[in-house]
Amino acid sequence: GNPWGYGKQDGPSVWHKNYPVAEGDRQSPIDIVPHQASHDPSLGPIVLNYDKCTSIKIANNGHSVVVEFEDSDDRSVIQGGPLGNPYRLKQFHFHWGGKDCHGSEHTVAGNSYASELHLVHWNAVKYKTFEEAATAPDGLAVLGIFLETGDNHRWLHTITDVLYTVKFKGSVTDFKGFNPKCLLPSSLHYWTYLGSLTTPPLYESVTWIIVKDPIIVSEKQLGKFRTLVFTGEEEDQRTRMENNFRPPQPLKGRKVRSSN
Ligand SMILES: C[C@H](CNC(=O)c1ccc(S(N)(=O)=O)cc1)Cn1ccc2ccccc21
Ligand SMILES: [Zn+2]
Repeated sequence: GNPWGYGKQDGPSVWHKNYPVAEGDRQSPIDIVPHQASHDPSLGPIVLNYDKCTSIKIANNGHSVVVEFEDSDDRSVIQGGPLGNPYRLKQFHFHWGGKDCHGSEHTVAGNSYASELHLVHWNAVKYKTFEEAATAPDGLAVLGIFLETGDNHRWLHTITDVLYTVKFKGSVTDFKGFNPKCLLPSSLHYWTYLGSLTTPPLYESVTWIIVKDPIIVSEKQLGKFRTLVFTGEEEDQRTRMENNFRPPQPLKGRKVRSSN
């Protein structure tokens, strides 16, 4: 069976039983309160070098839909901002809500967005593998982008058009040549803080960089994410994949910094 999920029996409120770090001092997501964030003029801009980026495949891992990248060299990296060196793009995935309720993980002054995109990078300068970096306090950097409903997003269809091929947990499809730069808002002003993976094993290894401006996607495009299911093709009950988000966690004295 599932070691963890988002249901009543296996959801975020019971994760601490198998993953005690769930009650740790640098857990994610958090509620970001803009006026309490400290503006740090030393925080430079985020720089994304995704031009030679190479997506390989898209998969349903039973928790989200994930686009994986070739990460055997530094062809797609994020640097600058709070980061001491370049971090290599490994994958991106989404978290979203049900039909009318919101589904972002981070919230802003208590408000949540319809969905949140996570671009996951790892510190290949200091660590040999993603798995090793995932357990180190400076191992990962995740760029978070909020999704708000409104007009159609002109590039998101590249992903939503293939979601039917990864409906079930464990399904994988070739997905080459997608550059996620097309999913970013024009301004990359951000908040940053030290946190964790938002799903088990909840390792406290993430430098979070949350972009302030959301991208706009249509309700129709978002609805296609909800045609995915948490369950495998062989399982009898089909549980629609939605509300796959962890609620905000205690700040525990952490500082949130803001770029200009
Ligand atoms: C961490 C890794 C599985 N999890 C993730 O890669 C991951 C990435 C990003 C997020 S988020 N939503 O915060 O952006 C969450 C999870 C596998 N893995 C590697 C070693 C390892 C050991 C035990 C269990 C799983 C293990
Ligand atoms: Zn995530």
